[in-house]
Amino acid sequence: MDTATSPLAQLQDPSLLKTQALIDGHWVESANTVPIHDPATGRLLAQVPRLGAAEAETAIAAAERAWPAWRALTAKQRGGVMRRWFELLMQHADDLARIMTAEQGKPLAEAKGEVTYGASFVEWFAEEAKRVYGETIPSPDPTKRLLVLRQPVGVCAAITPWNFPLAMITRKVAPALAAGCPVVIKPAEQTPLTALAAAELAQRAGMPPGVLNMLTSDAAGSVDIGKVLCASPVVRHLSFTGSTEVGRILMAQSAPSIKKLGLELGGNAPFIVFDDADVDAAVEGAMQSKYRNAGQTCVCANRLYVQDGVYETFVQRLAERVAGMKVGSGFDEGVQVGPLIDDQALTKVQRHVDDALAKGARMLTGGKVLHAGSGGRFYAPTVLADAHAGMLCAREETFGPVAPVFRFSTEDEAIAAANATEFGLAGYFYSRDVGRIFRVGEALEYGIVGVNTGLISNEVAPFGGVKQSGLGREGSHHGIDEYVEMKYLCLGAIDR
Ligand SMILES: NC(=O)c1ccc[n+]([C@@H]2O[C@H](COP(=O)([O-])OP(=O)(O)OC[C@H]3O[C@@H](n4cnc5c(N)ncnc54)[C@H](O)[C@@H]3O)[C@@H](O)[C@H]2O)c1
Ligand SMILES: O=C[C@H](O)CS(=O)(=O)O
Repeated sequence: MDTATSPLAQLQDPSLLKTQALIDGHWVESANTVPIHDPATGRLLAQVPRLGAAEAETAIAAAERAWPAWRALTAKQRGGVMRRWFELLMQHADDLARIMTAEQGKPLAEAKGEVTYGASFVEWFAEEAKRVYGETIPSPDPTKRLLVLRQPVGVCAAITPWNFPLAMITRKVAPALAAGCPVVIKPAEQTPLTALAAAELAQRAGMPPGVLNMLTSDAAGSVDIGKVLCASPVVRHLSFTGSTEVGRILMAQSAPSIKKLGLELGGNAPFIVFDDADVDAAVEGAMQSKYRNAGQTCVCANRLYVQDGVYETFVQRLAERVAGMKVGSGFDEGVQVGPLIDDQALTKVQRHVDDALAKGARMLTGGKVLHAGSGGRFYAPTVLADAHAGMLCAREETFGPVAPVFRFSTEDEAIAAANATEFGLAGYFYSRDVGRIFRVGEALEYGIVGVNTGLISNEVAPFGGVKQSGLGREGSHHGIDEYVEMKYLCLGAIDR
């Protein structure tokens, strides 16, 4: 690594650049390592341990040993450790954002926003820890008293994606810790540095050894680690965020051990603009939803449906705004769209654009690789008009800065098109007709629906999908339910 020019050479606290894994409170090296590259330049940033099945077993055993003491703490005591972790995440937000932009590529301002978003789950569940209430139930038998206890489920595992290197971890780990569960985390092979820095801050906050474990590896090692996490009867809950394809694999691997699952999977979000919409607001919302993180979010608008009466106005205004977006390194002033994560992502985006054009789409702006030779994977923000259902971009999650715009005539046609997918994570629509807002909001088959907004994510609302976009909800007061078990206590012989 060329330390002089590395973006990580400017950390305020260089000790946050951790290049070891964390098991049982110890930082762990390994003979084999995984190179971490900057997607904007292709340059090597750091190396992290390539761990596998053996280390996964060690981490599970450490978590199991740590569980009794962690669950024995009061909710307030656990919440206190989490509150200190939240405060340290916010105190070191600039360094965490710099590490995130270096390894994931998103613009620094977006990375800073993700740190705040990710830390908000720690803050939220530090408080929710104190609200895991039980129940007393009026007994039909006067000699009995009926109670319901809610207790921590046990050792939890988390496997997370590269596109939100901090928030996808804290959205799982915070409720687990709050409920009294120790965790074993396997971050994405592309973006472990942000995760390891967060783990270091958890250590500084007083997280006891074995309560939070972080395993790093490459793609093949992740498969081996996943098999151990899925198969272990000690792991009572597995939470995964990533592609639906991998979600299916983990679900099948977990079946023999009958463990609770949290799955936050792929999406294919429709973004519908009706004739009665505020078109400028809809353009702004499309910009926010489509091009955030260079289009690499699970809730990005993937298919834009615009009603006949405003179609040309919308596509022209959107294309004009998109053409003015600045593309480049996330560290460069004013950059709005950073690099895609890897060459495979770039190839998929170009394939979707080429397929759409070959099938009759009209290119309004973009549609090409930028800064070729820079070592980065930059793609021009793109708007395609005249898209139709026969195109790949209608069926697959593009996961890049490409907006295909479909035309529709009636409300029923828009709803049918929007729901014609196996996915059901997020959907959006713009209308100022209150009756339509209720009709369409209720008819869309998605876990999350944004109405007159393109930004829907926060720590207080339940986040999750239906159909093949996943199982369960993260965030909100529902988020902790995943990590507790209900126990029915039947007390007899009260009359003796
Ligand atoms: N629903 C959500 O909240 C959400 C959030 C972010 C990303 N995603 C989805 O994730 C996808 C992009 O992220 P990605 O490319 O990192 O997804 P991915 O599924 O390829 O990888 C996600 C994680 O799973 C691990 N993994 C991959 N194969 C595995 C296996 N066989 N066993 C164990 N672990 C395995 C990876 O190492 C990584 O840590 C998109 O489909 C996106 O929609 C969904
Ligand atoms: O990519 C998936 C994330 O969940 C997106 S968000 O930041 O939560 O909106």
